[in-house]
Amino acid sequence: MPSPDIALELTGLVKRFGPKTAVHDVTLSVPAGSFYGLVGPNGAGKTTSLSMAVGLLRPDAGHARIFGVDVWADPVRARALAGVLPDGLALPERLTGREMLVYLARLRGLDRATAAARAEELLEILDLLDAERTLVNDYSTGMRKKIGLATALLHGPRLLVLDEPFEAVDPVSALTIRGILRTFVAGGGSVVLSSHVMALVEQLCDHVAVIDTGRVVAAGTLAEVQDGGSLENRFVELVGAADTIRKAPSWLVS
Ligand SMILES: Nc1ncnc2c1ncn2[C@@H]1O[C@H](COP(=O)(O)OP(=O)(O)OP(=O)(O)O)[C@@H](O)[C@H]1O
Repeated sequence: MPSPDIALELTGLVKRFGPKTAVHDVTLSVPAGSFYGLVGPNGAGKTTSLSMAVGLLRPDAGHARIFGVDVWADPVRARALAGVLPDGLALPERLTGREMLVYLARLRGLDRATAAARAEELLEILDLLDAERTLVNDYSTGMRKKIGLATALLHGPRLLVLDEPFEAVDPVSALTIRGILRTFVAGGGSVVLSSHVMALVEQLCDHVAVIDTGRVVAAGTLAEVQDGGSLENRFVELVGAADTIRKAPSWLVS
């Protein structure tokens, strides 16, 4: 049943890779209109959870719903509601950025003129016009991230699910992307993003979930999760990592 209040609802998600359980039981509710940060140590299960959330990876158990639409029962309708920047995005490599955007926009049902106009606008905003003749195959890591974000925005989704959108992006482009995401949320959109940069999450997000070893160990408003401290300190406490912060090797210091 469509649910206007919850943009993304994950219930009891489980994913196993052979003998390893990467995601044990992820349950999360992202209110519509929120800017939701997902944080966790390397290998905690963020990418696996987000991939299941948007229909890129089939869960072994549990459900994912986007505005109440079951991602696995009704994938076409669910995907139309969401724009996704997955980790390690596979892109059509032999096209230029513009060709790729127009092609994907047409696949999503936009007419030729709208597809061309949106491609132009996104390339301009994300500072990719200089690379007009560059094939996506020859893009830098940061440029791939930006064109990936452009593909997520193209069809004007209600929810953006972004796996580390700021990774490898230069500072000016990062400011632009922050502006785009803030405007999107101010206009009623919802964002879920993963990041390792606590300061960025504190600056942008109004809700946070901390994932550790495939489980949600804290979730709520930013203030609730911070619990009077900084997100970084709470993170270290929550994932029990204080003892594992290492010193530099002695041979490095002469
Ligand atoms: N296709 C796969 N096959 C086997 N194991 C996998 C696969 N994908 C992920 N894993 C394992 O699942 C666990 C969770 O990985 P995941 O990529 O979801 O973590 P993450 O929280 O996104 O990490 P990071 O912050 O380093 O990107 C890890 O132990 C990883 O090795």
